[in-house]
Amino acid sequence: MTTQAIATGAAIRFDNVGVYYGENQVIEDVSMEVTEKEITAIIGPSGGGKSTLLRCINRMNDLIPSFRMEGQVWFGEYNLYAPGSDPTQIRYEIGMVFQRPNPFSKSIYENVAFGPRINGYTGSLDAIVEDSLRSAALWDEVKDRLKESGLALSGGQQQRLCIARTLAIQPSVILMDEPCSALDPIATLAIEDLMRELKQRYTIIIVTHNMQQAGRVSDKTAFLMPDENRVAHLIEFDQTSRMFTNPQDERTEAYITGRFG
Ligand SMILES: Nc1ncnc2c1ncn2[C@@H]1O[C@H](COP(=O)(O)OP(=O)(O)OP(=O)(O)O)[C@@H](O)[C@H]1O
Repeated sequence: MTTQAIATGAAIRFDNVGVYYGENQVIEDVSMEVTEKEITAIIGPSGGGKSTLLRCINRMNDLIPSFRMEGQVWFGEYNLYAPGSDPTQIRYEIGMVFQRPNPFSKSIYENVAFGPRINGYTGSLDAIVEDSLRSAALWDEVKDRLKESGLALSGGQQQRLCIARTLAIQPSVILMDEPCSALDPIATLAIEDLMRELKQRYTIIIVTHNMQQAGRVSDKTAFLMPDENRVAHLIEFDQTSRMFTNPQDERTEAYITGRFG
């Protein structure tokens, strides 16, 4: 796979995706299309397959031996599961931010420079570090302390550092798995502001337990729900404004009005 081949379109498309862990099917027949430069939220009850679906996109589930996927996931014109496609390369194109901020035990500068450095980036590291920190709305807070440990920052700052680290590898898609669940409300709002800013340049897919958050930041929402056999289905996928005001499925309505989950 060449970067060029996959750079032709950043939108993600799921075609009839099913997921198994060993004998257990956990997701059945998900088809949906994520639009470029929008924020797409994945919501649903606990155990409903949200993280699993997200991790299908950057092939993180491949690290789990019992994982098996049927169907296809497309990144633009590129089939992410085509024989010979390289998960490492995919993760440069499709970055990920995790639930708990997880900076390396290195300086703020080195946290951001790490990815470009190991990726053989030939431009100016200083410039990409500054640019990534600015894009993550952290530069002004850390520009005078770049040599300090990333672990010395507050939780919200650490999460923005992790976002800067992701931006430094120059992805076009950013996956966020509950990025605010370890943060206080003010740090959460700062990340949400940042997401709105970033969507001008990146396609963002966020898993969130927090429906208010999905309502505040996302353009479209996917609602996943497990059936009585604990197999998750895509119940509804729509513009967030429409889903939250006029859901088409009664299970969506029950969930967003807090009647279960
Ligand atoms: N590594 C794994 N091995 C086996 N089963 C797994 C594994 N990871 C997740 N599962 C199962 O897959 C199903 C979906 O889990 P997943 O974590 O994707 O749901 P989720 O909606 O993200 O949940 P939560 O909101 O609680 O984080 C669950 O039944 C879970 O037990």
